[in-house]
Amino acid sequence: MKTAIATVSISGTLPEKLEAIAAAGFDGVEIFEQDFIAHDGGARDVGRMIRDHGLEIPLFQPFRDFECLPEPLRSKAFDRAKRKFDVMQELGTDLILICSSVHPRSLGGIKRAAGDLAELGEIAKERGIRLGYEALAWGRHINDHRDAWEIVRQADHPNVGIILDSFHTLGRKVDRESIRAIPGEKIFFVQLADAPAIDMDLLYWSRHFRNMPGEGDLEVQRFMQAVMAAGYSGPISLEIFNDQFRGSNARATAQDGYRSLIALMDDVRRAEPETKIDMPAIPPRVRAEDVSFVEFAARGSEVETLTAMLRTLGFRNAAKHRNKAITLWQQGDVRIVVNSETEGHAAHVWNTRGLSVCDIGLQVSSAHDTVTRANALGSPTFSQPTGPGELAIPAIRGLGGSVLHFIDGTSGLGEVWDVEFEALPNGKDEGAGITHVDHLAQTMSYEDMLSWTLFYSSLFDMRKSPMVDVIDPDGLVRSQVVESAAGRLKITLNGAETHRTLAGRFLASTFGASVQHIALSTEDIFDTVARMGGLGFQPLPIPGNYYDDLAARFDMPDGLLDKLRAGNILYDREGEAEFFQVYSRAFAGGMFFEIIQRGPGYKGFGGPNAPFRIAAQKRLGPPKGIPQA
Ligand SMILES: O=C(O)c1ccc(O)c(O)c1
Ligand SMILES: [Mg+2]
Repeated sequence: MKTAIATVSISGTLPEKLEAIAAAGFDGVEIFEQDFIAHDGGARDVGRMIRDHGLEIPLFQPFRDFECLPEPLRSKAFDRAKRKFDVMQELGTDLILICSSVHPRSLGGIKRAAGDLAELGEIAKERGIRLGYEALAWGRHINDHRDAWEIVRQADHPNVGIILDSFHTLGRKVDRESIRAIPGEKIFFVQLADAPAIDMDLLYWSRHFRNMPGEGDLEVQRFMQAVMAAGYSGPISLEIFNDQFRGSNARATAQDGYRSLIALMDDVRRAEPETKIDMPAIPPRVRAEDVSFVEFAARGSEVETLTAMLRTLGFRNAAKHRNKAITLWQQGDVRIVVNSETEGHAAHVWNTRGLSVCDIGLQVSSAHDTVTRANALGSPTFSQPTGPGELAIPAIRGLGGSVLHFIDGTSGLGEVWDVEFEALPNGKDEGAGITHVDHLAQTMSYEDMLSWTLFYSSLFDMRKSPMVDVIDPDGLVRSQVVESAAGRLKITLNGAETHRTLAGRFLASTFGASVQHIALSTEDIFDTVARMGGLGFQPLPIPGNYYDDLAARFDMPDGLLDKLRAGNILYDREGEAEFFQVYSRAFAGGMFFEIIQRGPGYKGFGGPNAPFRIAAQKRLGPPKGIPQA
């Protein structure tokens, strides 16, 4: 299977685009004509530059407004095509995309279009060039791949075929199953794009909002199943017009594209096993079961700040590393690792971000399969030297330099706490009743949200929730949940658009740290809050107005409101399912903890409370005790 991506999908100059596309692992690149024209260098040089990157050019595009013109426009269109054939020959590519005409003078008619394509096909044939005809969803006469196929069928020329583009078919809700009836060898090329479900003008939607397969809401997988079932064996290419991608990091966009394409084709192969897809076998999406540990990088007085906070939450210092400056803090199934090493990954993170989460350990069904799948999707293995008696725990580089470790129940990796750590006598005290990690909240720049969602949902068996808006007094934060289908791993992704929001301030003061808060579960929040109070825990103060409003919104049992108010506990309800949450005050660059009690059946995250929580956090001002960046 050959993979490709259109130059239009990536930001930068042509050389920058090619660099990023080659580095991400693609086999080829569709040359979008504008990118070629804007480049200062001839077609021969561009062709050479592309091949020097190890890339092929499976397609040159687009050629517009060709078919069904009256004379003298018709002859002019043929002349224009011949000039483009010259360029293609110098570039070293044999396939041109002709998109259906939007020309106001185009006469239309299947027969006329077929005649024009057959005639141009004959000219192209002499020069070893092939024509691929694509129905634009907004074409003047042709806007449906079934009509485009009828034209190609009637043109009946070996050098004329159809080009399918998932956006035009799915965006217009054309029956994708009709693709199965097209002979595979007449499909000359396939372009893929997803898009979020937004009701808007097709052209505007296509030119600004396309995204990578799996990032949007179109049924790209079903489309591709039909294409493969038709017997298609050519390149699979991404053609993503997206305003955000045009302005973001070229390498990151190309990597997302590659990840989405491999994950998609793996899904297609599983869903349609009788189709032939020539790509190496990879393990299926891995079951992510739980958070195994969260590791902080901390030094000097920060260690005291962090561990003092952990103590007030009921954690005990359960163990220390046998060879390294690393301690383990535990309560229930929650493990917090505090790493003060001056070398290695934690030290590197501390140098750039200060006190922050440097590593997440996930409990998965198979650590080996997770790394294998991640590698196939373009995430490299992470390793650092292990000392005597230390286990090499499988790990990968996530996004933005992050590191994820994987622990499973079968490979002996779960023993790491006994093997590498020495238990400390100080502790089997009772703690505060915290049982496990409910969720991790990652903060990121809004433009990185699609990348992170794709990262989790392509590697793990996780589903994404719709994106919701969270109101900060100084701006909007977008929030989306990725959640394991089986198991209890939940991650909330929060995208900040301005540095004035609480999330944005955290990003700025930590130079892009990721985990901003850790939500911990208890089965009895009132008991937990009482016990934490005894340990010196200071909750985030919630104003009286909030509780007055609760009384108006919900029918509350006697006495509950007073207990909530006394504990600074926030409340929510979905149907009959109740939800309670209490927040710590912020520490370091704006990190905090949250304690949650989920009543049976409550699926949310206390979203309605978020604006009041954020306002309360901002009222307290920046955290004390840690120097601010
Ligand atoms: O938006 C366009 O004009 C355009 C051009 C070429 C394509 O392949 C396409 O899908 C859209
Ligand atoms: Mg297209």
